[in-house]
Amino acid sequence: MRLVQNMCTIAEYPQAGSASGDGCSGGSSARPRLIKIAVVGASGVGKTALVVRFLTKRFIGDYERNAGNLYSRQIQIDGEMLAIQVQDTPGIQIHEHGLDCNEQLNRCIRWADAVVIVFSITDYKSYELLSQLHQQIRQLHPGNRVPVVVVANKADLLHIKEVEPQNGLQLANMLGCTFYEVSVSENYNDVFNAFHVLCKEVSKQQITSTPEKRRTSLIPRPKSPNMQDLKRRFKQALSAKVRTVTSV
Ligand SMILES: Nc1nc2c(ncn2[C@@H]2O[C@H](COP(=O)(O)OP(=O)(O)OP(=O)(O)O)[C@@H](O)[C@H]2O)c(=O)[nH]1
Repeated sequence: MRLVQNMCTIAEYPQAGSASGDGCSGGSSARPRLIKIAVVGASGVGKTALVVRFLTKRFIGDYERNAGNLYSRQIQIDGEMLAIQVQDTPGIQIHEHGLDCNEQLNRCIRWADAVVIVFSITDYKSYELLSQLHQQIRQLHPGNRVPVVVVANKADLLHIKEVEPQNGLQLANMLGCTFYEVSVSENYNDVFNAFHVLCKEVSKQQITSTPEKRRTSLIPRPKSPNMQDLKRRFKQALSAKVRTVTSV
């Protein structure tokens, strides 16, 4: 794991393909493709724990309230090394009038290629935020279906659950999102799978929308010249010239 920058400097982080190095390109001269993921959700649902678990495999119980850190890691997916950036975002405050999405959060969502929405099964209010957050993501990415994964965290705390995992699954399905129920504290594999699936989806989207692919799909291939037609036109041109010469 490497802490890259805090949120206000996202734009300064070198993009894949840029000349300057970030020191984590795994020894290969070609820069790996970059995938940017934002992790959003209510306060205390385990966003930081989730991100740190994914990046380090470790569960660390206590964090300061998060101001929004950007982390990076490289992972191999289908044989290709990818540079993953994960933006941990400050917990969303829930107000009576609804969602309070500040500009910082909106900037993170706009920046991202994919989003993880986290809620806790021990906190009904965090579950209620799901639809609003999903709507916000769609609004900030008009015309572009950024992949979204819904993560129901704290599955180890079933005795104090306020949300049935089944409800989370149903809602995620309705919104067209992949759903994972995880316990960040107890299970690394589920956490890894959630990020892995998301990275795969983004990767697929990026590959199918590379400039080369777009160009080849937009510009029709030139037809090979029709030799018969060329000969005919050449003959026509010649005979016209002969006619002109003989008439002089
Ligand atoms: N039992 C249990 N506790 C968890 C789990 N994941 C996180 N926690 C705890 O939940 C608390 C909040 O975790 P954070 O990762 O700080 O939550 P956050 O969403 O980043 O919170 P904000 O920074 O306020 O937005 C911490 O005490 C974690 O130890 C889990 O899977 N099970």
